[in-house]
Amino acid sequence: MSGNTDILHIIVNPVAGHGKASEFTDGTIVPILQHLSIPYQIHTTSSPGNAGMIGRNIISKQNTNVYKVAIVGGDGTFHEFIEGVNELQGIRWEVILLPFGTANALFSSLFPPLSSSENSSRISTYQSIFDKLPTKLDEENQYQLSSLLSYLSKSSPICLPITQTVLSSSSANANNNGEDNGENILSHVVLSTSLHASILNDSEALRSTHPGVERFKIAAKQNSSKLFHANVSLHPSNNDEIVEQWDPRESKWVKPFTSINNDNASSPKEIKNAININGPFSYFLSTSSVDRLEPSFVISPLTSLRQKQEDNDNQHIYVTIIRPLRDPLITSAKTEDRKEKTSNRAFEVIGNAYSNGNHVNLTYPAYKFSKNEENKTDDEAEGEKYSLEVKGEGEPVVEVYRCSSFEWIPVDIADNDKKENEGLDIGNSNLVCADGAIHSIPADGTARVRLEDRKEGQGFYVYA
Ligand SMILES: Nc1ncnc2c1ncn2[C@@H]1O[C@H](COP(=O)(O)OP(=O)(O)OP(=O)(O)O)[C@@H](O)[C@H]1O
Repeated sequence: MSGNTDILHIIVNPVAGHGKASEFTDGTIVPILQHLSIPYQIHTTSSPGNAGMIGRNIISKQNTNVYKVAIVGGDGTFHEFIEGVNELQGIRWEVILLPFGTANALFSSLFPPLSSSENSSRISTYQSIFDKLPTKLDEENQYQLSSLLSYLSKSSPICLPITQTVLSSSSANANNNGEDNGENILSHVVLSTSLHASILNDSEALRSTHPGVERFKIAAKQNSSKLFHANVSLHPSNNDEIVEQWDPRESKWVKPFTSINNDNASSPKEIKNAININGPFSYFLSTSSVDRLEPSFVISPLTSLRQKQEDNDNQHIYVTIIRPLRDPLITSAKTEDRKEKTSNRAFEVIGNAYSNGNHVNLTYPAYKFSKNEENKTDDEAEGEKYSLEVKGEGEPVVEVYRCSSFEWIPVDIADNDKKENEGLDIGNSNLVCADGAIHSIPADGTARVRLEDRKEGQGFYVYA
């Protein structure tokens, strides 16, 4: 093997996002690198999955353990790159992100959009680099270059946790070495089930009839009143730790308080300090890297890779859950009204993610409702009675946990209390979304999700 170990490999996905990655690479990135005499090589992806192949080829041509790679594309391009090279041991990938996909969840989490004045003050850090460039960059270009600028200014890149998910049938739980058999999935952005996974699944089916973004709205409407039946167990990293829950009223991580269920029946292996959470769920999403899935949709506001770096914090999986049958508005609704109320509530709560992640601050009214309350008043009075508060005295609507691994076990509806489900449809709780791709848990199977173990200094690091 030979080659310049300092070479920057630029992986360009020409079809990601609005198809502008090649133009930006040639017109902006290349002149900067040439001006600063940084050696580079451009690799353009030719088909789905090709980014991983490019990664493997890079290794075969260079004699080093540290590789510098720029991804000009979206989360999907980086995901495919990770899938392609993740099994290769002993390598450190230092990655520059150039946000040329559609959602750019990881980039926008590392570089949340700022106001114009905030942006100017942040960019001023890099003024000396801009001064050296052949052409003047506009504000948007400067923002898109944030990760490259971090690299050029010799910052230390941040470790990116990778999540491993095994989808196994009950008969294939573990092989002789105690390892999971089954489909093995990697993700670096999101691992979800329930509403989020169903929206992605159904929107794909709608692509031919509704090519624009409206297909996501249609798919959301189709799934927002569904119940997803599963049992979940969340696990801490070791016996000395506990799973924690975010309490918005105290603004701190505390012992779990909305899921008091110590019967270990739903957890196949009895794990010390595991927390069991029984469904049904409407929303279930986990991430260990992003606070947002697109620039303004801050669905997991407590997740921060930058914070972890500063606090020397252990890596966690952050889990965001909505269980509609905890909601007095829904449990007290007449059967014929439940669908509409459940759907409206889901949009109301999840919609608050667009207000800088305010959904995690919503609380139920503190008044204790009885499930079969008969003295219904008119709609207006009822609306007021059940209206949500922000950091009020009641329990949080959205349950946010942090753990080290978890299991999602779909449950047959026949095993559940049918009365509670009355008026609501049953969703497909076997669907799993990993970084946007949909997978299915085999019948009677389980999804086991955990953070990948990594030797210090190896794996994926991103410039932030
Ligand atoms: N030359 C190519 N032709 C067709 N598809 C390609 C090619 N190169 C890569 N792809 C596919 O393009 C897909 C989309 O890329 P990517 O996910 O980066 O962009 P996006 O979906 O627009 O953004 P995001 O994931 O941030 O929402 C990738 O999943 C990959 O499979």
